[in-house]
Amino acid sequence: MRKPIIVGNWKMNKTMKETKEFMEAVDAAAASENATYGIGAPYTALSTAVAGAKNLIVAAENCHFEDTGAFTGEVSVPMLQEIGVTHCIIGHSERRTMFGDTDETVNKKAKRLIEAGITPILCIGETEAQYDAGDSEKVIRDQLTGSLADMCPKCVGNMVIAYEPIWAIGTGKSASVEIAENCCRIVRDQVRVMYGDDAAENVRVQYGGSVKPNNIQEYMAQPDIDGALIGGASLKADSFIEIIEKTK
Ligand SMILES: O=C(CO)COP(=O)(O)O
Repeated sequence: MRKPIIVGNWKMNKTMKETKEFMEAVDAAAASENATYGIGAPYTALSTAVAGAKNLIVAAENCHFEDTGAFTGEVSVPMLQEIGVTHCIIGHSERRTMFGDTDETVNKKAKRLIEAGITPILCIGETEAQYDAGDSEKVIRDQLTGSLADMCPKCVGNMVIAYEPIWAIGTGKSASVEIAENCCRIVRDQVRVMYGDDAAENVRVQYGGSVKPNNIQEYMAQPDIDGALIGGASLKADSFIEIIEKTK
């Protein structure tokens, strides 16, 4: 049985002060045997988030795959390990489109994180043009083929994969439950094709894109959706608490 995992992705939001306030308001509500709740925070807020998290898990939003070196502005996996984060979002579409992340670099990041015992939350998803052209399935399978190349089946089974159609991110235009379920099922099937039944049954697949308190339950009721990656609705304590209470 896969344990659901619901994670807020704060993106470039929240100072340390705001992070402390959020943790004080939300962490107690996240105590649950049945599901895992967490937040992805900017690098500067991670220590504060970890300090305030008794129940929430804390994710970084990116990492570099090299441990040290001349990579101005980057943060390595050992640096994240030292802070105590347990998860790290990689390959978010905003990083792929604005900061040059590719399936190849995302694959290197995933491998380095797993080696360090940090769970990758790998994001994939098609653009609106690809969706309109009927290419969603091909894009999903191709991104996974590259991003999950040459890994061990057990490692992939322990990962989280977030299917986030780009046309649904921050638009308020969430994917229908049918589309979200179908694409998350394709994600699981591609894991099966690449790494077999155990990996496919264990990997947790999230849907992301305009998830809100009023639609979270219908997504979570789908057999292949094991969680959500939530942007806007994770920023306010009361809306994130509402999401937690509706999925406990
Ligand atoms: O990008 C997202 C999560 O990673 C989704 O963002 P929204 O929930 O704001 O659409």
